[in-house]
Amino acid sequence: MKEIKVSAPGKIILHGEHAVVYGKAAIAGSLDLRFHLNLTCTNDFKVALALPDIGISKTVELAALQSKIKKFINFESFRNPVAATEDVIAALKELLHVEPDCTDTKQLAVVAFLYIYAIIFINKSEPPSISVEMKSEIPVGAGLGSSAAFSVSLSSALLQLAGVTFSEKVSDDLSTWSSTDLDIINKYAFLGEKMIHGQPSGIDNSISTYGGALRFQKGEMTHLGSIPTLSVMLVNTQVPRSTKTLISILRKLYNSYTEIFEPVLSSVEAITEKAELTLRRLQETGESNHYKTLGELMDMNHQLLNLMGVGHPSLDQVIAEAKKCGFHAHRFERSS
Ligand SMILES: Nc1ncnc2c1ncn2[C@@H]1O[C@H](COP(=O)(O)OP(=O)(O)OP(=O)(O)O)[C@@H](O)[C@H]1O
Ligand SMILES: C[C@@](O)(CCO)CC(=O)[O-]
Ligand SMILES: [Mg+2]
Repeated sequence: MKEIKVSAPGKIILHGEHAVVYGKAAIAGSLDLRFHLNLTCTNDFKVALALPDIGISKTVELAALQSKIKKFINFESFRNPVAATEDVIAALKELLHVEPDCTDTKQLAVVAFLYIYAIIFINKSEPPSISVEMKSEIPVGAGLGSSAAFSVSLSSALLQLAGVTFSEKVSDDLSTWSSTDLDIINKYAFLGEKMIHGQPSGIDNSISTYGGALRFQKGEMTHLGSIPTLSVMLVNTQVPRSTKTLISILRKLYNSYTEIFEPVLSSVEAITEKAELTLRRLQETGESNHYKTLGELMDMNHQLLNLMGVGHPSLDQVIAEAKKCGFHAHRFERSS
């Protein structure tokens, strides 16, 4: 029985979170916390998905999937996957017995999975029967890119099954992809993120696809090659939230007070630029005064995120405690 195993990393955004949705620059790096996917080919004419971390398990008949959504699927080419329309999302929700106005991102994970399956396979004469299990080391809804790692894992596994992309063996238990194939995987993963976040910038799926540390702005990314190795302490407040909700909170504020929030977002970008420059200087000179600047930038970034409506008292508490020990921080973890 054919099996495919893939994994994808989570991410941490150092600066520019949320502002990046408005076209501002952000810098981020991948984490060694990963999302794991195990796909098995079956012969039962079904697509089965198990997501034990979020308590979801769904099986759909291939015939039902085809009859429900085939007419809505626009296919141009494998290289240019088309985003889901309202019609196809509605049809998938109906198939899954999910309310039409459901915004529960756990349910939307299944919608995203079936949509990506459908755009890859639905026009084939014999779409494959598969059973997929996905488990993650990345906490859900903690700001560490779990949704992106989910979308990257499922896109890479399904594209590999379809023979659209090919992984290359690096060692006995490790494979990788060419940059052309990574570009394709990233495009499909972005469509998955759209289902889960609503209006993502694309930074999370890009970091999870390409790894390393990136500067990202308006879909363009540059690898931050030579920056110093920094130890970052992640604190999980255990207060989960949905990024989709936070994005919409800021969107409402931005629409009501655009003249106030434009300069706020520009200030966030100025922090990102200054941090990038400081990291480079630190790498070149090793001078310790740059750590002080990085700390101050973290503090300012945190205050701006609070102003943007995406903070949480639990984060302020963590930051206050960290400060007592000389640490500076901003909200990698947030709550709705
Ligand atoms: N382990 C998992 N199993 C199944 N689905 C998951 C898992 N982790 C994340 N997801 C999907 O991602 C959603 C959470 O995504 P959300 O964007 O709100 O948080 P995040 O990606 O962890 O944080 P951020 O986007 O701020 O980095 C879940 O509701 C689910 O749809
Ligand atoms: C909050 C946000 O900036 C990052 C989510 O991890 C949203 C996005 O860029 O899509
Ligand atoms: Mg997410």
